[in-house]
Amino acid sequence: MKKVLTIAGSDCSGGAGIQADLKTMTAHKVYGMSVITALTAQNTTGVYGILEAGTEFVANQMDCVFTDIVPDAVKIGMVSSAPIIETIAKKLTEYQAKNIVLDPVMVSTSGSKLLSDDAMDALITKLIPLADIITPNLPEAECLCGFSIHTKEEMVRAAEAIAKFCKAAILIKGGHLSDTADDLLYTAGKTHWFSSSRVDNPNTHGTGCTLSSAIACNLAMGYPAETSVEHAKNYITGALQAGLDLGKGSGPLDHCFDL
Ligand SMILES: Nc1ncnc2c1ncn2[C@@H]1O[C@H](COP(=O)(O)OP(=O)(O)O)[C@@H](O)[C@H]1O
Ligand SMILES: Cc1ncc(COP(=O)(O)OP(=O)(O)O)c(N)n1
Repeated sequence: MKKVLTIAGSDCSGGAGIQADLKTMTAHKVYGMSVITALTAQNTTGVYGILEAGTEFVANQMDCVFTDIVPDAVKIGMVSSAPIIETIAKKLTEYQAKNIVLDPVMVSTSGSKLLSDDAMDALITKLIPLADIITPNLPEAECLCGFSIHTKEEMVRAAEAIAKFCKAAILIKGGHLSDTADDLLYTAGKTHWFSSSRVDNPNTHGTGCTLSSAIACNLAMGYPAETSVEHAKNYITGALQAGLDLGKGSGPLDHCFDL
């Protein structure tokens, strides 16, 4: 069985973060493991509290995983602060982790900050260089490239700008576009679109977490980056189309729609 590790924050309501990642891994029939960077108190209506893990405890969790059940791929989500980022980067380098998918989580869709202001520099200089694929949504891509993005042409320009300091493949997610849900994969100067019409479902809590985990699962199974993104896009579309409707706000996906 392939093994996949998520390094991310916990979402007690089960729709995003560690919980979404582990459900996605189970749905892909891989063995899921977790290193928790922070506990969040959140639900479908918003984020109401964040309790960061200490850096020593993050390092302790990483040692426990990598010295025992070595992951075939790693997904990184909410990393919270510069010291946690530095700890994760040090351990990933020490253990020569492979197939790293970095979802540069900055702000939840409900508007809460999940990355401290002073952590952006550490994210760019310490974590991005270790990643094989990064998966920013439109607001995150805007932070990385420094200009606003409204169209598919601007998504391409943003990928070109980010590629100047990022060697990894860049997947700019189009979930925040108004009429389509087209994602752009930019690798070594080549563009590849993964297009779908928008699923008419307001319950999109955790779509980014789920997509990046699904990509990590596919990389662990040995698929190349482009095929991994294609499979993950099909999975997220299916999980949205299943039409689960839970909670009072933007609810979670049906991660196990295909089981
Ligand atoms: N309404 C929708 N219909 C179809 N696909 C969607 C929809 N909303 C998001 N997606 C897809 O979900 C994935 C996550 O995208 P996005 O929502 O932009 O990320 P994030 O959760 O990080 O903001 C992308 O593949 C995107 O195209
Ligand atoms: C613990 C935790 N991590 C990440 C997120 C953000 O999830 P994401 O899938 O990027 O998008 P939204 O759920 O905010 O639409 C989170 N909320 N919590």
